[in-house]
Amino acid sequence: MLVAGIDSSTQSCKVVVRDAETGKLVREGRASHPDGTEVDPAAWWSALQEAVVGAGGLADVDAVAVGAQQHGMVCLDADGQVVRPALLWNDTRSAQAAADLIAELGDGDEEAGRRAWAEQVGVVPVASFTVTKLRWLADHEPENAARTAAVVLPHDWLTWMLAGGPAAGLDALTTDRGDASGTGYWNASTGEYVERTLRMALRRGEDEDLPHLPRVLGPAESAGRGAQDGPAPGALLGAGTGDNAAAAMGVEAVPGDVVISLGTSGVVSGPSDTAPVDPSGIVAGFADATGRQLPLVCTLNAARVLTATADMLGVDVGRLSDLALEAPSGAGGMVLVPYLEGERTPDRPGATGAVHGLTLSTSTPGHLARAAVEGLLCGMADGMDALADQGTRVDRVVLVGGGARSEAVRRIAPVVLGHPVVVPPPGEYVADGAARQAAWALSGADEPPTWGEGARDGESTTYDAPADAAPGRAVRERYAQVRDLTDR
Ligand SMILES: Nc1ncnc2c1ncn2[C@@H]1O[C@H](COP(=O)(O)OP(=O)(O)O)[C@@H](O)[C@H]1O
Ligand SMILES: O=C(CO)[C@@H](O)[C@H](O)COP(=O)(O)O
Repeated sequence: MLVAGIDSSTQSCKVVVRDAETGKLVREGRASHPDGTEVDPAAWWSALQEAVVGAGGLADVDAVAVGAQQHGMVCLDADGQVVRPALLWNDTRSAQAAADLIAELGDGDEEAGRRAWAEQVGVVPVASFTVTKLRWLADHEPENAARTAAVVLPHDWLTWMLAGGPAAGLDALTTDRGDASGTGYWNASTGEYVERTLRMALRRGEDEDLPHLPRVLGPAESAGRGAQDGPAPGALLGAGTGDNAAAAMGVEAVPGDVVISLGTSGVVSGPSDTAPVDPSGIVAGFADATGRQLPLVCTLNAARVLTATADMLGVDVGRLSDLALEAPSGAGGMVLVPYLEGERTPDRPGATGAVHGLTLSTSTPGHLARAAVEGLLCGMADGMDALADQGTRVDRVVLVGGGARSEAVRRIAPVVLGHPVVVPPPGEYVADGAARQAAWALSGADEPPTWGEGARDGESTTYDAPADAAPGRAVRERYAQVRDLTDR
């Protein structure tokens, strides 16, 4: 039997078809997404269909699941039509809405508000979360807010489109624990929607209607069958999930593994049996796709820090990597603070990037390349510390995402992170995780299938932490000296 996994991520859509039992890759396809932080979901749907064609179609596939970028606000009207383009996780226009929602839940006391959000929904609002985008909609586009009959996330919408979309009706909309936990109106500890925060976001009184929310499926539950005239005719639809929960599923992470994903976003997450409550908002209390918790730290700036630096230097990312590895550890005191798109962790939506420590001797392409890689990794190391402070065990780091293809990132990561780093062979781990989830739904078993290293095209490489931790500590200390000198 065959299963397919789909990763509808920020920059592209990837499809893998795998053997349900062994996990062996059979075929794959991909297509690009448009740039921008506001995207018409129709573009995801057409990219999905193009990627499916590239993967040789899904007519012979028994089950499919979709992993996708988290938090994006997809509003549907009563007929199931999209009300306006989706606001993505990296759209910062709702930063003020986030601050307002914190103050309102705390009755004007910011600290009390932060604690209340962390306790009630596991996250403290930042512009990324769906709840803040809904507040922005209510304030800036009240007609669109009034027309919104259902609110869903990218993976929910794509799963529903596979099931027939508007023809299936709004009641057929589903989501899963992983993605629901990133909305700001669902609690990963209780497994329940929190009407109060949704009502607050939309400024609706107790007697006013709220939009329909998708049914939250359990990890191995099915969302139905693919529509006969759609790209996955008759296939069992797995619950699907957010891309980070899917990545954890794809690398078969267990407690003790911390997954660092360097895609458009930089993410540090680790499966755990306890849900964090972090009023600072640094660690988000998300759920995973297996029934556990997935405490997570996410930045807005990751792989694009490398591509932007390569562009500045007029080289490709391969040459950037060589340059970084030729330069000295610590880049002679040069630090690149990577807040190129504003930042979410720390919460500085208006920040810009900065280069500190520019001297005659550091004014070389190599120093800048090294500073870019180290700055990116220092942000991840800060995230890992925050995760550990919230009780997540860190035995080893598993590095995935497009940025993990950089040799410089792979070799410098254990120095800065102070832990051994396992890099699985290059692959599409979000799509793989979705495929594994589809195989689980198909099997009806209590646990997901174990595919293991044998299913991968190549072996993992372990990059050991250096015996001498001092150089890594020095890089982080220097970064900490200048990290807060940026605008906000
Ligand atoms: N060898 C490489 N070195 C550095 N960055 C890379 C490399 N290969 C791909 N990337 C970058 O990785 C990003 C895509 O990674 P991916 O994990 O697919 O992102 P997303 O899931 O956000 O769409 C792109 O910004 C791309 O430029
Ligand atoms: O907002 C988050 C997680 O909270 C991001 O991780 C998005 O889920 C987008 O992921 P990528 O496209 O960068 O993989």
